[in-house]
Amino acid sequence: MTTFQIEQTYSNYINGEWVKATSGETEPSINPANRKEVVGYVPTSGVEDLNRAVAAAKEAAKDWRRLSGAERGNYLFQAANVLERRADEVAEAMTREMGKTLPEAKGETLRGVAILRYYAGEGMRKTGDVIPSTDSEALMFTTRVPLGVVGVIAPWNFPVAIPIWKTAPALIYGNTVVLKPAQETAVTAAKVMECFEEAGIPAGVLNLVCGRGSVIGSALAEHPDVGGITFTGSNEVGKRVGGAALARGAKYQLEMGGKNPIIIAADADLDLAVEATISGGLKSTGQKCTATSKVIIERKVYDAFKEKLLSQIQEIRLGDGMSSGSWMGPCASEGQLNTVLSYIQKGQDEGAVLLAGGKRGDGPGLEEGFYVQPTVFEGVESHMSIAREEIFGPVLALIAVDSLEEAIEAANDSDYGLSASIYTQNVGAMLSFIRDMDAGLVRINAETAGVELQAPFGGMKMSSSHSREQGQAAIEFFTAIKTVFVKS
Ligand SMILES: NC(=O)c1ccc[n+]([C@@H]2O[C@H](COP(=O)([O-])OP(=O)(O)OC[C@H]3O[C@@H](n4cnc5c(N)ncnc54)[C@H](O)[C@@H]3O)[C@@H](O)[C@H]2O)c1
Ligand SMILES: O=CCCC(=O)C(=O)O
Repeated sequence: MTTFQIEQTYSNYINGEWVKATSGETEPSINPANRKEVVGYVPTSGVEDLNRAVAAAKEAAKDWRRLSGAERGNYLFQAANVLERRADEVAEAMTREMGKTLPEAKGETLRGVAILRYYAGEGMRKTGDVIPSTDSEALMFTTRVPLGVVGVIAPWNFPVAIPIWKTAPALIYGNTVVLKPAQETAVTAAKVMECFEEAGIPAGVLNLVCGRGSVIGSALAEHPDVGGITFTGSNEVGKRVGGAALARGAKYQLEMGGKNPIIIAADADLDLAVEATISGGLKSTGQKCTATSKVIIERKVYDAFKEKLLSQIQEIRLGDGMSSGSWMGPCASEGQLNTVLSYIQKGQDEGAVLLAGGKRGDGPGLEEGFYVQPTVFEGVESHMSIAREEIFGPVLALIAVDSLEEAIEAANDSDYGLSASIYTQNVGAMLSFIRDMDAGLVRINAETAGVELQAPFGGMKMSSSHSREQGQAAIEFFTAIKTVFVKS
């Protein structure tokens, strides 16, 4: 039985205390499945609130960095235990705030628990190497030092996993953190912060400031006392964040958009390929950076694949993510719904052929939500907007090709390079795909979505600033290497 209460008012978490925005202003976080429901009221903070959080983090950094990795890790283990205990409540907040189904939200929350435990363990692992000096009487080794205060700017689509996969490594490697969540999922962020508070994280080590990205996010990116900025979000915003950090010589990490292809080879298991296309492209209402959007099919199996795909898509049930009968929830906001509908219109205007969906979701129980039908186009040309631009919604573009070489060429015909899949039984085709596909995550006989916390994750081309998150790759961003030479 969940204890989640709607319409509560939430605060910022600064220096170990829950405090309202200086202005006292709040704004409602709306349930995308029912626009009449206010999930909670969240602070609309100002720069003065952000500055207070950075000052608290800077002060706390002095002692936090002096703890051992194991000591810092104990706080993360505790936070994981609290989050696990409160997983149902946090998952419900997520579903109500951004619409993904409750099972997906619960899975993501438990993924956050696993990430916390992974990085808690990192506190006991080596962080440097002994390197032989040419001076036989000297000792030379490397060590790593934290960046100081790290700014975390997170999107709304994975409101638990992404803030945690940034915050946990930042903390374990000795940094303190100011988290700026997406305003659309600020209630969920506050619930996660409550778990850290209950775990006893020292005051100032981890801070939460809620507000508009153009105010709080930009101030965080520009703040002279913030040593590193880790951003996940759109390319438009990422460029601004990276530019602001670069201008003041701060370290920055940007993970951004995707336009992810799946290739269906002539020898693919079509039932599995259809399942992966639907799951990868439409789960979370297509609102994953790794979501499938281009479906590239060898012509020999095009008609058979298309028939299976359309038949399965007809079975998809739209509905409130809190309802066990719903397979696909609403778009996360009215703005997101309008963006998706505008791309669907653009696809038709540019000559693509609409095979399924294409309209706002309607019917009993959908009236007050931001629903869109799962949508499939065919006859999609590489110059079309729906083939080139990130839609971030449940829209699939079918493209027919005559060979594997043509398929990989079509898959690479993109400014993005985040995730890509191929369905084939042919080892040679697999190896060619692994070698020639320009994407940070390439998956064989698996959907394009599905990031594992222990492996490096990040994009190529315009999808990333080319560092990697997660796994042991995270240490490269959240620390600086010092080479030490010692002579008696
Ligand atoms: N590559 C990845 O790992 C990954 C993961 C999830 C989402 N994404 C991308 O994120 C996008 C969807 O998320 P979104 O709509 O929250 O993105 P967004 O860029 O609109 O917002 C991301 C974050 O930036 C903040 N922000 C907004 N304007 C800002 C500014 N001027 N300065 C600083 N911060 C600002 C927002 O408040 C939010 O917290 C999609 O493009 C998706 O592909 C990428
Ligand atoms: O939205 C980007 C993150 C994708 C992800 O975590 C997944 O595919 O599992």
